[in-house]
This record gives sequence, C-alpha cells and structure tokens, in this order.
Amino acid sequence: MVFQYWNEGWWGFNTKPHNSMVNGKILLVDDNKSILSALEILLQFEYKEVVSISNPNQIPSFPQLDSFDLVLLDMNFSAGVNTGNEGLFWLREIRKRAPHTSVIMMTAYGAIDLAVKALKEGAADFILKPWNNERLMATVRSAFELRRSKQEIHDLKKKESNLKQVINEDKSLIVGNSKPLTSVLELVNKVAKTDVNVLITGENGTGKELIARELHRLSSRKNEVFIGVDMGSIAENLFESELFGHTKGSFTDAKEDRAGKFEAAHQGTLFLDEIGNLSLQMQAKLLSAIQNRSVVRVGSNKPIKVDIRLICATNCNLEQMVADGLFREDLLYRINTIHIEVPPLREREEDILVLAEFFLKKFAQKYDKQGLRINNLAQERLMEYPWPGNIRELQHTMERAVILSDGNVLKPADFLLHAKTMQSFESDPTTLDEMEQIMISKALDQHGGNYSAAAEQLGISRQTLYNKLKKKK
Ligand SMILES: Nc1ncnc2c1ncn2[C@@H]1O[C@H](COP(=O)(O)OP(=O)(O)OP(=O)(O)O)[C@@H](O)[C@H]1O
Repeated sequence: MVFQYWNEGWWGFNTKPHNSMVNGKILLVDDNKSILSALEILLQFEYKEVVSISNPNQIPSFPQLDSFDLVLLDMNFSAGVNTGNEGLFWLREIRKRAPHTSVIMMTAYGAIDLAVKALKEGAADFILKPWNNERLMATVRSAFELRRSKQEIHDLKKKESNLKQVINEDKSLIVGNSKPLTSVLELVNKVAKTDVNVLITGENGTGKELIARELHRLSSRKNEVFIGVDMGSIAENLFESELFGHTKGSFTDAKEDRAGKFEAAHQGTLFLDEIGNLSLQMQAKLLSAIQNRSVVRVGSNKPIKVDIRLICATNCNLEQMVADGLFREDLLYRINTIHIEVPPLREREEDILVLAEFFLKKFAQKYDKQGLRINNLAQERLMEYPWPGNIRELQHTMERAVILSDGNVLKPADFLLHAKTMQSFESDPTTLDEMEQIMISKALDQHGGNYSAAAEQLGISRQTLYNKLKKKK
C-alpha cells in the first residue's frame, strides 16, 4: 500500500527510498492532516522516528523537543490567515526551547518573502508547497546534516568545559618567575582582552601552547572553546578539509557533511600550531578565511561566517621563510599583529629549579612517592645543562627520575642529561640514531625550521620527519 502511494505519486511522488535508515527524529507540525500523513509516509522510509502534531499550541509542552533533529513547520495555522506570523512565532519558540534543532519552514508558492524572513530568524531552510519529493528529501537531508554538525560542535564544547573544570583553569598553569618569562606574561596580560591575532614563536617545548591557552583563559572568550590544531601532524591533502570542513561526497572519504576546525572554534579561540608547515596554496586559503571572517567547506561554494580569535605558533623563522618565498608576506602581517617570543629555558635560568621542583611535586604525587628532594649537586647539574628540548625535556627528565628513584634523595645519576652540542655530534656520532638527529637538525636549520622543505631535502615525507621529531622529544 505504501509503495503504491510512493510510486504512483501524490504530489508527484517518485522518490526512491534511501538505501539505509537514518537514526534521526523528525517532528512535523501542520494543521492539514493529509499533508501530515503524506510527509510521514515519505520520511518514514529514511528516518527512524517521525512524529506529527496538527496543533502548534502543543509545541511548548512537547516532551524533549530538543531531542528532535528536525522540525518541519507550517507557516500558517488559522483558517484564512496567510501572513506567516504564526509560523514565525512558533519558529522563534522552537529556537528558544531547542536551539540545536534545525527547523524547515513549509510555505506556499508566492510567499518567498516570508521564507526569507524565516531564514533571517534562524530557519535552516524552507520548502514550497506543493513540494517536489526529491527536492524535499534533499532539503531535509542537508538540514539533518547541519543539525548533526551543530550537535558535534556542541558536544566538543561540552567536553572542553568539562575538561576545564577538571584542570581548574581558574588559575594560571604557567610556572616560573624569571625576568624574560615575566615580560612575556605582561604582554600576554595586555593583549588577552583584545581580539587581535597573535603569533607565538620559540623553540620546541618552550611552552608556546601553554601561552596560547593563557591568552584564551584571560580573554572574554574564556567560556567558549579553545581548539588547537597541530598543522605538522595533518597530511597535506587533508589540510583544507580539517580546517574548513567538507560536504558529503566532495572526496572519496567524505561520507558526510563535516564542520572544520574553524567552525568548531566559532566564538572561541583557534590555535594553529606549527603554522610554518602550511603549503603556499593553503596559506592563500587561510588568508582569505581570515580576511573574510568566513570559511567555505570543500565541495561547497557557500561561505559560512565564523567569529574566532586566531593564535598561531611556530618554531620557524617566518621572516626568513618570506625572504625565501616559502611564506606569504601578507599572511605573516595578518597573523602577527602581536608577536610573542617565548625564550628558551637556557635563557631563563632562574626558572630551571622552580620548574624542576614543580614537576617533582607533580610526579611524586602521580607515582605516590612523596617526600622526594633534589640534592645540591644534582641541582647544579640541572642548572648547567643547556636543555635543548626546553621545558618538555625537563618535564620528561623529572618524570623519569621520579619513577626510577630508590631513596628519597635525587642525585645527579638519577637524571638522564644527554644533550650533545652539534660539534661533539659532528666529531663522533656513535649510533645511527645520532647520525639521523644530526641530519634532521641540519636540514631544519638550513630551511629555517620548515618541515616540508627539510623533509624534501632528506628524501622522506613530511609526515615521516614529523614522526621522527616527535619520537625524539
Ligand atoms: N612555564 C611552564 N610551566 C609549567 N609547565 C610548562 C611551562 N612551559 C611549558 N610547560 C609544559 O611543557 C610542555 C611543553 O609545552 P608546550 O607544548 O606548550 O610547548 P610548545 O612550545 O608548544 O612545544 P612545540 O613547539 O613542540 O609544540 C607541556 O607539557 C607544558 O605543559
């Protein structure tokens, strides 16, 4: 019976059922019972739960309105009235009570102005009556996807805020009181409240990401998300979709519409780490997103407005990269309205022991080894050491020492301090690993820290180089 309905058409039904049932919930609101039944039949082929009501006054008391992915809402309910005001009223009510639910308005031909009004009020789309089935299903599908990505972003934000509570972000996580660090923190305090783009530079492990998080924590966006993207770890062909999102079918693995990191960071802070690794083509796209304050998903041509605070970080010398034609000058000027240089640990010696004590306490607690202390000789060694891997290396060194310690006193032998200067490496590399490190360091030095160029010179992929560097850390 239902198939007959489908194939022979009422309102011109000729849509083939979608091949898989979607786990979605749709609410239909229309005072015309025939329309409700026709829609129910059509949508039940594809969506697991389709509920209909003929009186919109039921909406406020409707149980779990926000559990619906979509509402299809008529514009007019009272006989003889076709102003659309009722529909707009109920649209606002639904948006208030279930802000993540997508609403599609159903309106008569000739009432385009009403549909436009509804879009301005936040409707996801509109359908003209009588409808064409294929077009209706396409409209429903894309509104459904929109709801799903909104939900994803909402879930992300929730996770972030839970995380925040866990790590108690009410206080700064930055340890140290050396002059160079204090100057950095003064600058952070000054610019945090503004929305200007910030570029953070410094060697690996100096705390660039921590500074970015501090900027977010002290900003008016602190209750919104902080989304970090490690550009070094994303495969070149996925950059665009990761940052800007994609539409279903835009490439082989694009099984569904997906929001990118820019959209996910809407109203919050977007942190792009290792920015020196962007190809020139991606730099152009990033520049256009920053200038237009909007992104276009791969496979779409519709710009989506985004409101983000952008923070970028790199250990590359971007000015040198500009001179070498590897980085766009106009992009550099866009991202570095304020430039924060995080000094290496060897240039803030006063912080070494403070940080060592901080990590000692943290790991002693974690591994249940309270009462540990560092003896004087070991303290001297820690102070003398150049810390090429900066605070990350100090953190790992302390963790290892705590795990392996036998007594309560940590002595020099408990710390694995094995930095070699380039000269000593060059005179006698004793292992293949050391040889590899020398070649990687040299290639990175020659290319101002640019991974892509260094990887090309070494004859390995950027991803392989990145993995080797992470392993080294
Ligand atoms: N001042 C600090 N106080 C406490 N912990 C710190 C400090 N600076 C850095 N850390 C810790 O050191 C580690 C490395 O810091 P972070 O990841 O911010 O460095 P980074 O410069 O962004 O590194 P990379 O360049 O490799 O991405 C992190 O675990 C961070 O929490």
